[in-house]
Amino acid sequence: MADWTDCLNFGISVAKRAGEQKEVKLKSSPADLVTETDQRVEKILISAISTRYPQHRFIGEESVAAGERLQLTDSPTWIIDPIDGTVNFVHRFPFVAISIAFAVNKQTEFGIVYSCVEDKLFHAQRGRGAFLNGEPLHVSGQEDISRCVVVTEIGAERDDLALSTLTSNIFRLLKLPVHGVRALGTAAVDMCQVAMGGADAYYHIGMHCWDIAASAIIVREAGGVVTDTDGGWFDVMSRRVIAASSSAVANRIAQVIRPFPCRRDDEEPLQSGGQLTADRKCAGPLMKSDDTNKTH
Ligand SMILES: O=P(O)(O)O[C@H]1[C@H](O)[C@@H](O)[C@H](O)[C@@H](O)[C@@H]1O
Ligand SMILES: [Mg+2]
Ligand SMILES: [Mg+2]
Repeated sequence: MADWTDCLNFGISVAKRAGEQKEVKLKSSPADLVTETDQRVEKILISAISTRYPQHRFIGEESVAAGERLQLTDSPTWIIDPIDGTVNFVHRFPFVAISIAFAVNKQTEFGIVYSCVEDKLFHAQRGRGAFLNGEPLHVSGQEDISRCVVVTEIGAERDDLALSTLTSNIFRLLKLPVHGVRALGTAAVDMCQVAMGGADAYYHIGMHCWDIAASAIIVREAGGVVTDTDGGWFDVMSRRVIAASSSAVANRIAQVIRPFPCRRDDEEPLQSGGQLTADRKCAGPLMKSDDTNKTH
């Protein structure tokens, strides 16, 4: 088995360096400001990593937003979210992370999530455990859904189907009941909460590979379970994820939540007026036929 520890250590050092980027250029609107910062951090990361590993490939949120093709091949690939929690960043809500995963042959070898404001560095390497600031991490191991804190995200979708599915899924979980439902505004940190036992599960439909790839391996290496939202095999490109403290909790959440249509990350972007757009919104094929059988 190849040893990617050198890449992991380099990834950790660039994530910490990029997280020190404090200077914020004032622009005309919060959206401009944050876009500039996101792009700057992604450039810092990709330029440092590609100088050291010129053969490696990248999937970066901002590069994809700028029109770059999103394609996960067998080549060593860094999957980067330069700022996970952009809305938090704008509003100074204190959960903002840099998320970096590294995949070879489409398998994640390691993940790094640097929660910058908290100064918490989560990392995990396949088969070698998960760590927070160097200390081993473990999920809670909780198996009883009625004793769980469950994390999800509100996400960016605002169409009626997405919103009604999202709210009814929260309703269903609260009625089970669970102890609580939380949303921190960054999927990467949400999932790291599961890895460290602060929460017992996370689920969402609609996040992108750069939001969840790093934290998925961190949860698994902390002893947790990562599945599709139907309880099946997790595919990092599918935008559907449950991360849980145990199979029992993952399966229970899969039974309860209803899915809604979501374009895969590796699907060709929509055509708009004859031009490719970077639009990867949740819209498209109808729900699966068994959706109506989900528990209320
Ligand atoms: O901040 P970004 O990287 O755009 O990712 C966030 C996503 O856009 C939001 O919709 C979610 O609610 C956050 O949890 C993501 O992490
Ligand atoms: Mg993100
Ligand atoms: Mg981002």
